[in-house]
Amino acid sequence: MMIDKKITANKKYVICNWKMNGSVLLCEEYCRMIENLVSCNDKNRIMPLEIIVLPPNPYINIFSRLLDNLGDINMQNDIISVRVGAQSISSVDFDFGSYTGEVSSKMLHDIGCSYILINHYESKKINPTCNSIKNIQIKLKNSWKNCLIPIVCIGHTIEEHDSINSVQEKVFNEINEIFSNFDFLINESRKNDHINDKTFSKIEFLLAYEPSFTIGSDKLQEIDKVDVICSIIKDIVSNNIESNIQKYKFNINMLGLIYGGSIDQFNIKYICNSSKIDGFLIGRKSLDIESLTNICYNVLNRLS
Ligand SMILES: O=C(CO)COP(=O)(O)O
Repeated sequence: MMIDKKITANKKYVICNWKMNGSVLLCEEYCRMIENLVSCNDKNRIMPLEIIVLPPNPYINIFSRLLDNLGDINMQNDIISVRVGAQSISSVDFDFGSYTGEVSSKMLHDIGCSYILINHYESKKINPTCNSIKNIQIKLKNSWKNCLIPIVCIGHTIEEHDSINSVQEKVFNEINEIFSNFDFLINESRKNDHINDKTFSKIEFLLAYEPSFTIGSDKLQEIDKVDVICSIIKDIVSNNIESNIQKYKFNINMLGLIYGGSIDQFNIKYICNSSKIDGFLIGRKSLDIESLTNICYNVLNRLS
Protein backbone atom coordinates (compact mmCIF):
# COMPACT_ATOMS: atom_id res chain seq x y z
CA MET A 1 0.00 0.00 0.00
CA MET A 2 1.33 3.42 -0.93
CA ILE A 3 0.98 6.30 1.43
CA ASP A 4 -0.48 9.24 -0.43
CA LYS A 5 0.49 12.47 1.25
CA LYS A 6 -1.64 14.48 -1.18
CA ILE A 7 -4.83 13.35 0.45
CA THR A 8 -5.17 15.96 3.13
CA ALA A 9 -8.09 18.18 3.93
CA ASN A 10 -7.59 21.88 3.41
CA LYS A 11 -8.62 22.61 6.96
CA LYS A 12 -8.37 20.96 10.34
CA TYR A 13 -11.25 19.83 12.49
CA VAL A 14 -12.05 19.53 16.18
CA ILE A 15 -15.35 17.65 16.49
CA CYS A 16 -17.06 17.82 19.86
CA ASN A 17 -19.37 14.88 20.46
CA TRP A 18 -21.29 15.67 23.65
CA LYS A 19 -23.04 12.26 23.52
CA MET A 20 -25.93 12.21 26.05
CA ASN A 21 -24.49 15.13 28.03
CA GLY A 22 -24.84 18.89 28.10
CA SER A 23 -27.00 21.71 29.41
CA VAL A 24 -27.93 25.27 28.54
CA LEU A 25 -25.01 26.28 30.74
CA LEU A 26 -22.59 24.23 28.63
CA CYS A 27 -23.96 25.92 25.49
CA GLU A 28 -23.17 29.29 27.08
CA GLU A 29 -19.72 28.20 28.20
CA TYR A 30 -18.95 26.99 24.69
CA CYS A 31 -19.80 30.37 23.23
CA ARG A 32 -17.51 32.11 25.71
CA MET A 33 -14.74 29.66 24.86
CA ILE A 34 -15.19 30.32 21.14
CA GLU A 35 -15.05 34.08 21.69
CA ASN A 36 -11.82 33.65 23.63
CA LEU A 37 -10.29 31.36 21.04
CA VAL A 38 -11.08 33.79 18.25
CA SER A 39 -9.83 36.84 20.12
CA CYS A 40 -6.55 35.15 21.14
CA ASN A 41 -5.88 33.56 17.79
CA ASP A 42 -3.02 34.62 15.58
CA LYS A 43 -4.78 35.77 12.41
CA ASN A 44 -1.73 34.97 10.29
CA ARG A 45 -2.12 31.25 10.59
CA ILE A 46 -2.57 29.54 7.27
CA MET A 47 -4.45 26.39 8.23
CA PRO A 48 -8.06 27.10 9.20
CA LEU A 49 -9.66 25.24 12.08
CA GLU A 50 -13.30 24.20 11.99
CA ILE A 51 -14.90 23.36 15.33
CA ILE A 52 -17.92 21.13 14.83
CA VAL A 53 -20.20 20.88 17.85
CA LEU A 54 -22.57 17.90 18.13
CA PRO A 55 -24.92 18.56 21.09
CA PRO A 56 -27.88 16.28 21.88
CA ASN A 57 -30.91 17.32 19.78
CA PRO A 58 -32.66 19.45 22.49
CA TYR A 59 -29.63 21.76 22.65
CA ILE A 60 -28.89 22.16 18.95
CA ASN A 61 -31.16 25.12 18.45
CA ILE A 62 -30.23 26.81 21.72
CA PHE A 63 -26.56 26.48 20.91
CA SER A 64 -27.02 27.74 17.33
CA ARG A 65 -28.91 30.80 18.56
CA LEU A 66 -26.30 31.62 21.17
CA LEU A 67 -23.68 31.24 18.47
CA ASP A 68 -25.61 33.60 16.19
CA ASN A 69 -25.63 36.15 19.02
CA LEU A 70 -21.86 36.20 18.90
CA GLY A 71 -22.31 38.06 15.62
CA ASP A 72 -19.93 37.67 12.74
CA ILE A 73 -17.57 35.45 14.62
CA ASN A 74 -16.93 33.32 11.57
CA MET A 75 -16.33 36.39 9.42
CA GLN A 76 -14.02 38.19 11.81
CA ASN A 77 -11.60 35.39 11.69
CA ASP A 78 -11.32 33.13 8.66
CA ILE A 79 -9.08 30.82 10.61
CA ILE A 80 -11.58 29.60 13.19
CA SER A 81 -15.11 28.68 12.19
CA VAL A 82 -17.81 26.91 14.16
CA ARG A 83 -20.51 24.63 12.76
CA VAL A 84 -23.24 22.66 14.46
CA GLY A 85 -24.29 19.09 13.78
CA ALA A 86 -26.36 16.25 15.19
CA GLN A 87 -25.36 12.91 16.65
CA SER A 88 -27.96 10.86 14.80
CA ILE A 89 -30.78 10.85 12.29
CA SER A 90 -33.62 8.51 11.67
CA SER A 91 -33.18 5.55 9.37
CA VAL A 92 -36.81 6.02 8.30
CA ASP A 93 -36.61 6.98 4.64
CA PHE A 94 -38.98 9.97 4.82
CA ASP A 95 -38.65 13.63 5.70
CA PHE A 96 -41.90 13.73 7.71
CA GLY A 97 -44.62 11.34 8.84
CA SER A 98 -46.10 9.23 11.61
CA TYR A 99 -42.83 7.93 13.01
CA THR A 100 -42.93 8.67 16.72
CA GLY A 101 -39.61 9.66 18.20
CA GLU A 102 -37.77 9.99 14.89
CA VAL A 103 -35.88 13.04 13.60
CA SER A 104 -35.20 13.48 9.88
CA SER A 105 -32.20 15.09 8.21
CA LYS A 106 -34.55 17.64 6.65
CA MET A 107 -35.50 18.85 10.14
CA LEU A 108 -31.87 19.03 11.21
CA HIS A 109 -31.02 21.07 8.14
CA ASP A 110 -34.01 23.29 8.88
CA ILE A 111 -32.65 24.18 12.33
CA GLY A 112 -29.21 25.02 10.96
CA CYS A 113 -27.22 21.79 11.26
CA SER A 114 -24.34 21.37 8.84
CA TYR A 115 -23.09 17.92 9.88
CA ILE A 116 -24.43 14.56 10.95
CA LEU A 117 -22.58 11.76 12.74
CA ILE A 118 -23.23 8.37 11.18
CA ASN A 119 -22.27 4.81 12.16
CA HIS A 120 -20.84 5.71 15.59
CA TYR A 121 -19.81 2.64 17.59
CA GLU A 122 -22.00 3.55 20.58
CA SER A 123 -25.12 4.09 18.42
CA LYS A 124 -24.50 0.72 16.76
CA LYS A 125 -24.25 -0.96 20.15
CA ILE A 126 -27.44 0.68 21.44
CA ASN A 127 -29.45 0.20 18.26
CA PRO A 128 -27.90 -2.29 15.82
CA THR A 129 -30.95 -2.53 13.55
CA CYS A 130 -31.11 1.18 12.94
CA ASN A 131 -27.40 1.02 12.06
CA SER A 132 -27.43 -1.87 9.60
CA ILE A 133 -25.55 -1.15 6.37
CA LYS A 134 -28.86 -0.64 4.56
CA ASN A 135 -29.94 1.94 7.13
CA ILE A 136 -26.54 3.63 7.19
CA GLN A 137 -26.90 4.07 3.43
CA ILE A 138 -30.38 5.56 3.87
CA LYS A 139 -28.90 8.00 6.39
CA LEU A 140 -26.08 8.88 3.99
CA LYS A 141 -28.44 9.47 1.12
CA ASN A 142 -30.80 11.60 3.21
CA SER A 143 -27.90 13.63 4.60
CA TRP A 144 -26.69 14.52 1.12
CA LYS A 145 -30.24 15.11 0.00
CA ASN A 146 -30.64 17.71 2.74
CA CYS A 147 -27.19 19.29 2.36
CA LEU A 148 -25.79 17.83 5.57
CA ILE A 149 -22.20 16.63 5.56
CA PRO A 150 -21.96 13.11 7.01
CA ILE A 151 -19.17 12.29 9.45
CA VAL A 152 -18.92 8.56 8.79
CA CYS A 153 -17.34 6.54 11.61
CA ILE A 154 -15.35 3.40 10.96
CA GLY A 155 -13.37 1.30 13.40
CA HIS A 156 -12.36 -2.10 14.66
CA THR A 157 -12.22 -4.11 17.85
CA ILE A 158 -9.30 -4.88 20.16
CA GLU A 159 -9.05 -8.42 18.74
CA GLU A 160 -8.73 -7.10 15.19
CA HIS A 161 -6.24 -4.51 16.42
CA ASP A 162 -3.57 -7.14 17.11
CA SER A 163 -2.81 -7.63 13.46
CA ILE A 164 -2.45 -4.90 10.85
CA ASN A 165 -3.84 -7.31 8.26
CA SER A 166 -7.06 -7.79 10.15
CA VAL A 167 -7.39 -4.05 10.76
CA GLN A 168 -6.87 -3.49 7.06
CA GLU A 169 -9.45 -6.12 6.16
CA LYS A 170 -12.00 -4.74 8.63
CA VAL A 171 -11.71 -1.11 7.52
CA PHE A 172 -11.59 -2.14 3.85
CA ASN A 173 -14.79 -4.13 4.22
CA GLU A 174 -16.55 -1.47 6.23
CA ILE A 175 -15.71 1.38 3.83
CA ASN A 176 -16.67 -0.69 0.82
CA GLU A 177 -19.92 -1.84 2.35
CA ILE A 178 -20.96 1.64 3.41
CA PHE A 179 -20.07 3.21 0.08
CA SER A 180 -21.34 0.42 -2.14
CA ASN A 181 -24.35 1.59 -4.15
CA PHE A 182 -22.71 4.98 -4.40
CA ASP A 183 -24.29 5.86 -7.76
CA PHE A 184 -27.69 4.91 -6.51
CA LEU A 185 -27.32 6.91 -3.29
CA ILE A 186 -26.16 10.02 -5.12
CA ASN A 187 -28.86 9.80 -7.76
CA GLU A 188 -31.51 9.32 -5.10
CA SER A 189 -30.16 12.18 -3.01
CA ARG A 190 -30.54 14.47 -6.02
CA LYS A 191 -34.24 13.83 -6.19
CA ASN A 192 -34.75 16.63 -3.70
CA ASP A 193 -36.86 19.36 -5.35
CA HIS A 194 -34.40 22.05 -4.34
CA ILE A 195 -31.30 20.26 -5.42
CA ASN A 196 -30.16 19.73 -8.96
CA ASP A 197 -26.85 19.30 -10.68
CA LYS A 198 -26.16 23.02 -10.50
CA THR A 199 -26.83 23.55 -6.82
CA PHE A 200 -25.56 20.19 -5.71
CA SER A 201 -22.25 19.93 -7.43
CA LYS A 202 -20.15 18.50 -4.68
CA ILE A 203 -20.29 15.41 -2.51
CA GLU A 204 -18.65 15.81 0.85
CA PHE A 205 -18.04 13.62 3.85
CA LEU A 206 -15.57 13.20 6.66
CA LEU A 207 -14.31 9.76 7.66
CA ALA A 208 -13.76 9.27 11.38
CA TYR A 209 -11.53 6.40 12.45
CA GLU A 210 -12.35 5.38 16.03
CA PRO A 211 -11.06 2.02 17.30
CA SER A 212 -13.90 0.85 19.55
CA PHE A 213 -11.66 -0.18 22.46
CA THR A 214 -10.24 3.33 22.79
CA ILE A 215 -13.64 5.02 23.10
CA GLY A 216 -14.30 6.08 26.69
CA SER A 217 -11.32 4.07 27.89
CA ASP A 218 -8.38 6.45 28.49
CA LYS A 219 -6.38 4.17 26.20
CA LEU A 220 -5.02 6.06 23.23
CA GLN A 221 -3.92 3.79 20.44
CA GLU A 222 -0.14 3.81 19.76
CA ILE A 223 0.51 6.80 17.53
CA ASP A 224 2.67 4.83 15.05
CA LYS A 225 -0.19 2.44 14.56
CA VAL A 226 -2.69 5.28 14.11
CA ASP A 227 -0.45 6.71 11.38
CA VAL A 228 -0.20 3.41 9.54
CA ILE A 229 -3.94 2.73 9.76
CA CYS A 230 -4.85 6.28 8.68
CA SER A 231 -2.62 5.87 5.62
CA ILE A 232 -4.28 2.56 4.85
CA ILE A 233 -7.71 4.16 5.13
CA LYS A 234 -6.80 7.02 2.78
CA ASP A 235 -5.43 4.46 0.33
CA ILE A 236 -8.59 2.40 0.50
CA VAL A 237 -10.70 5.47 -0.18
CA SER A 238 -8.58 6.65 -3.07
CA ASN A 239 -8.24 3.19 -4.63
CA ASN A 240 -11.79 2.05 -4.19
CA ILE A 241 -14.19 4.89 -4.24
CA GLU A 242 -12.41 7.79 -5.87
CA SER A 243 -13.11 6.73 -9.46
CA ASN A 244 -16.71 6.12 -8.52
CA ILE A 245 -17.17 9.54 -7.10
CA GLN A 246 -15.05 11.73 -9.34
CA LYS A 247 -18.00 12.38 -11.56
CA TYR A 248 -19.78 13.88 -8.57
CA LYS A 249 -16.99 16.40 -8.17
CA PHE A 250 -15.89 14.78 -4.96
CA ASN A 251 -12.39 16.02 -4.44
CA ILE A 252 -10.34 13.28 -2.83
CA ASN A 253 -7.75 15.84 -1.78
CA MET A 254 -10.40 17.40 0.41
CA LEU A 255 -11.29 14.21 2.25
CA GLY A 256 -10.91 14.87 5.95
CA LEU A 257 -9.72 11.92 8.01
CA ILE A 258 -10.60 12.30 11.65
CA TYR A 259 -9.23 10.31 14.58
CA GLY A 260 -11.14 9.69 17.79
CA GLY A 261 -10.93 7.72 21.01
CA SER A 262 -9.71 9.03 24.39
CA ILE A 263 -8.17 12.24 23.07
CA ASP A 264 -7.28 14.59 25.92
CA GLN A 265 -5.31 17.79 26.54
CA PHE A 266 -2.11 15.76 27.17
CA ASN A 267 -2.03 13.14 24.43
CA ILE A 268 -3.17 15.69 21.80
CA LYS A 269 0.39 17.10 21.86
CA TYR A 270 1.71 13.83 20.43
CA ILE A 271 -1.08 12.75 18.16
CA CYS A 272 -1.25 16.24 16.66
CA ASN A 273 2.08 15.58 14.99
CA SER A 274 0.60 12.99 12.70
CA SER A 275 0.52 14.23 9.12
CA LYS A 276 -2.15 11.66 8.28
CA ILE A 277 -4.84 13.07 10.56
CA ASP A 278 -6.96 16.08 9.64
CA GLY A 279 -8.81 16.40 12.90
CA PHE A 280 -10.10 14.84 16.09
CA LEU A 281 -13.40 13.48 17.35
CA ILE A 282 -13.59 14.17 21.05
CA GLY A 283 -16.06 12.73 23.56
CA ARG A 284 -15.56 13.27 27.30
CA LYS A 285 -13.00 16.04 26.99
CA SER A 286 -15.34 18.06 24.81
CA LEU A 287 -17.39 18.62 28.00
CA ASP A 288 -14.46 20.14 29.84
CA ILE A 289 -13.90 23.69 28.57
CA GLU A 290 -10.32 23.94 29.81
CA SER A 291 -9.25 20.67 28.22
CA LEU A 292 -11.07 21.50 25.01
CA THR A 293 -9.47 24.95 24.77
CA ASN A 294 -6.12 23.29 25.21
CA ILE A 295 -6.89 20.74 22.52
CA CYS A 296 -7.94 23.50 20.09
CA TYR A 297 -4.74 25.46 20.73
CA ASN A 298 -2.67 22.38 20.10
CA VAL A 299 -4.47 21.68 16.84
CA LEU A 300 -4.08 25.31 15.73
CA ASN A 301 -0.39 25.26 16.57
CA ARG A 302 0.69 21.83 15.41
CA LEU A 303 -1.25 20.63 12.42
CA SER A 304 -0.33 22.09 9.10
O1 LIG B 1 -16.58 8.33 20.89
C1 LIG B 1 -15.82 9.26 20.93
C2 LIG B 1 -16.08 10.47 20.14
O2 LIG B 1 -17.11 10.23 19.23
C3 LIG B 1 -14.62 9.26 21.80
O3 LIG B 1 -15.04 9.39 23.11
P1 LIG B 1 -13.96 9.70 24.22
O4 LIG B 1 -13.17 10.87 23.75
O5 LIG B 1 -14.76 9.98 25.46
O6 LIG B 1 -13.11 8.46 24.34
